[in-house]
Amino acid sequence: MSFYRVVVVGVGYVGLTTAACLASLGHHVVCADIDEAKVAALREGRVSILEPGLTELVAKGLAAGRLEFVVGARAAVGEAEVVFLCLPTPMGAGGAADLSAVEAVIAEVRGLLPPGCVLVTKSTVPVGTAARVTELLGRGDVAVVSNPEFLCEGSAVDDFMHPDRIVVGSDVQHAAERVAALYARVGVPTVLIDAASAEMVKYAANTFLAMKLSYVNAMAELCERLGADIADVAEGMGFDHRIGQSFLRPGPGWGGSCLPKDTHALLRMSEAAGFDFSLLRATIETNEGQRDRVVEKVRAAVDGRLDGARLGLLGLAFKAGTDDLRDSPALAVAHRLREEGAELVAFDPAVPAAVVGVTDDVAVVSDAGQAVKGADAVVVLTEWPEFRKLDWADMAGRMSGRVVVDTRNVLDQDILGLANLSVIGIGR
Ligand SMILES: NC(=O)c1ccc[n+]([C@@H]2O[C@H](COP(=O)([O-])OP(=O)(O)OC[C@H]3O[C@@H](n4cnc5c(N)ncnc54)[C@H](O)[C@@H]3O)[C@@H](O)[C@H]2O)c1
Ligand SMILES: O=c1ccn([C@@H]2O[C@H](COP(=O)(O)OP(=O)(O)O[C@H]3O[C@H](CO)[C@@H](O)[C@H](O)[C@H]3O)[C@@H](O)[C@H]2O)c(=O)[nH]1
Repeated sequence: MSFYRVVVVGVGYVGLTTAACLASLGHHVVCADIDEAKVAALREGRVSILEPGLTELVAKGLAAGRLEFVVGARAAVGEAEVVFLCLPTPMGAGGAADLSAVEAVIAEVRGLLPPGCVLVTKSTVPVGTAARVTELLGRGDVAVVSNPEFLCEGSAVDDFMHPDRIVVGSDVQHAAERVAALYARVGVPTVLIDAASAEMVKYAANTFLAMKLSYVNAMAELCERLGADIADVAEGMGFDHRIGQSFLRPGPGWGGSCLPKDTHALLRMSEAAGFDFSLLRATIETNEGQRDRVVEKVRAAVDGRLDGARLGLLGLAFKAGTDDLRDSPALAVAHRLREEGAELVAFDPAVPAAVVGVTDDVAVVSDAGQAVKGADAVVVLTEWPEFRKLDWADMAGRMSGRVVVDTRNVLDQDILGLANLSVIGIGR
C-alpha cells in the first residue's frame, strides 16, 4: 500500500471531505483555502458545514498529524505528490462554468509544483479542461488528471468512502495509476479512461439525474390531471431494475449547488459544439415550470389571493440533510411568492434564525410553530422528516387558514385530516 503527500486546494464540501477521507485512508494531506477564517477554524477542528461524520474525521486527521490547513495554495504545494483542485466552478455568464478560481490557482502554483507531481481536477469542469490546464501549466513534468466527484451533500463522507465507482481520466498512464492508487483501500471499481471522457462522465451523470427528476415531475402533473397517484406510479416503475427506485420523488423542482449549474454548462457546451440538445433544454425548462406550478398550488390554497397572504414555509435547504441554500428550489419558490405580494415566514431545522438576509424574501424563525402562526396557508418545501412528526393539531390551532401545500409529499394526510387540515400534494 502506497501513501502519498497530497494537497487539496479549496476546502468546501468536496475539498474538506476529500482531504479528511484521504487522511483517514493513511495519506498525508495539506489543505489550502483562501478563506482565512475557515482555515483558522479548521485548524481547531471546527467544521462549519453540516456533513455527518466530517467533524470526527477532521479531528482524527488533526490528532494523527495527517491533516494540516494553510492559507493559500502557494504555501501548500512545495512537496506535493498529488494536488487536488476542489475549487468552485459556479454558473458564469450565459450559463457556462466559470473557471476563474481554477485558472487563478493554476497561475499561482504553476511555478511551484515539484517535478513529477500530478495535478488533479476534482471540481466539475467542462470537457476539454484537462487539456487546457495542461497548456496553462506549461510543465512537461507535471501530469494532469481528471477525477470527478460524485458525492451528495448530506452524505458526503459515506459517499466518498463507499462510492459506486471511481472515475480517473488522463492521457498519462502513470499519473492515472497514481491517482487510482490513492483510493486503493476504498476497494470499488475504478474506471480508467481518457481525461475528456472522465470530464463528460460527471456532466452525463448529473444531467441524467436532472432529466429523471424533470420526467417524474412532469409525470406527476399528468397523474394529477388523469387521476393517478405519482407515488404508486413511481414505485411501480422503480421495481424495474433498469429504472430503479431512486430519484423518482416529485418535488418543487430540483436544485442545489450542482444540478442547475451543470445542466446549464452542458447545454452551453452542446451549443458550442453545434449540437441542439433539445432533451436537455426541455429538462431545464420543465424544472422552471415545476416551480411555477408550485406557486399555482399555493395560489389555490389561498383562494387566488397571494397578494397580502401570510404564508408559513417549512424548509429552505435544497434538500433534507443539508444546510446548503445554494440554488434551493425553496428559495426560488419563495422568491416567486414574494413577487406576488405574499408575506413569508420560514423555518428550516438546519438554517438558524440568525441568517436573516440570506434572502430578503423571507423572515427566518427558529421553530415551526412561529412559522405557521397566523398563516393563511403552510407550504412544505424541503422533505425534512421532522415535519412529518410535528404536532399538526397544534399547528392547525396556530394557523388562520386550513390548507397545507406539501410539495414533497412527506406529510401523513390522515394525521392532517384529523387536525382538520387539507393537503395539496404533488402528483396525487
Ligand atoms: N457540493 C457538492 O456536492 C459537489 C459534489 C461533486 C462535485 N462538486 C464540484 O466540486 C467543486 C467544489 O464544490 P464545493 O461545493 O465543494 O464548493 P465550495 O464552495 O463548498 O468550496 C470551494 C472552496 O474553495 C475555496 N476557494 C475559492 N477560491 C480559492 C482559491 N483561489 N484558492 C484557494 N481556495 C479557494 C473557497 O473558499 C471554498 O472553501 C465544484 O466544481 C462542484 O461542482 C460539488
Ligand atoms: O427523488 C428525488 C431526488 C432528488 N430530488 C432533488 O434533486 C436535487 C438534487 O439532489 P441530490 O442529487 O441528492 O443533491 P446533490 O447533493 O446536489 O448531489 C448531486 O450533485 C452532486 C454535485 O455534482 C453530485 O456529486 C451528486 O452525485 C448529485 O446527486 C435536490 O433539490 C433534491 O431535493 C428530488 O426532487 N427528488
